Amino acid sequence: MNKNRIVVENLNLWFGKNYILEPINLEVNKNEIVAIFGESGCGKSSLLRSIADLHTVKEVEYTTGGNVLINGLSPSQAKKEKMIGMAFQEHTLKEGTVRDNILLPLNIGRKSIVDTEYYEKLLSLVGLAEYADYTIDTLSGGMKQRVSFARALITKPEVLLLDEPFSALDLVLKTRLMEELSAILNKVQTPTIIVTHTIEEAVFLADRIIILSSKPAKINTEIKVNFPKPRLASIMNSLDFMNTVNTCRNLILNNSKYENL
Ligand SMILES: Nc1ncnc2c1ncn2[C@@H]1O[C@H](COP(=O)(O)OP(=O)(O)OP(=O)(O)O)[C@@H](O)[C@H]1O
Repeated sequence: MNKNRIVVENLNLWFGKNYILEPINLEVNKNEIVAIFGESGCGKSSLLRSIADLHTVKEVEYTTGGNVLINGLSPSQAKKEKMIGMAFQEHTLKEGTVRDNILLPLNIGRKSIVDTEYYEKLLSLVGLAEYADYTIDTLSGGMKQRVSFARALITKPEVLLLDEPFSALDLVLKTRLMEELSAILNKVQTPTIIVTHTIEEAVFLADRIIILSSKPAKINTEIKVNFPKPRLASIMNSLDFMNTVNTCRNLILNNSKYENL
């Protein structure tokens, strides 16, 4: 019953006395892509990190309440089972080659058989077919981001969490990857949460766009996006697409804590 589903129930979070997340309730089902929008510092990455069980004891003492279930499992169990694919903005790549980094999630645990064909497909999808043997320190920021992206998909995860996955990419590559991501996700039907600051990215990829309030974050508004999937870049020229982008922009600005926008 809980297969391919992210369930967030009354999740709240403090870092010390800093109240970050008001109780958040969210469900992302099979084949659903949810984009999260909100002002800088409102708590988007913290929400994603809570879902991915990425808060560590090294951080300021944190307190969390509520519940997160990934296919019916707690985030730490789901992480152990390699159910979660993640690409976060800070890359967190290790020393070594592009290949080492992409294959890293496969090195331990049950999903240890490398599907060479899938690996090579991913590598060329992210435009790094020629760079498998390059070491990470020789790559540009955008190339590192693409390595993170391929690494997130290598385990064929059951849920996908992406934190600004396209922010360092040029327009052509970003458009190509967005189209490819839309096609891949439509095929594998992995429930996905994407944090982004770019409205066009959210409207292009998402079935629902959630706008968070400023900190402490709570869900302010939700917008449904009904374009058929998989989506092609040409939809960005349509009047419907532009109208949806404008609706989102106005909602975001109206929800902003800043005056005179
Ligand atoms: N490890 C941490 N320890 C203490 N406070 C933290 C930690 N991580 C984030 N915070 C605080 O939590 C709040 C939310 O940060 P978060 O990174 O989740 O925001 P965000 O919405 O993702 O921002 P941006 O859009 O700028 O990336 C900020 O006030 C930040 O200072």
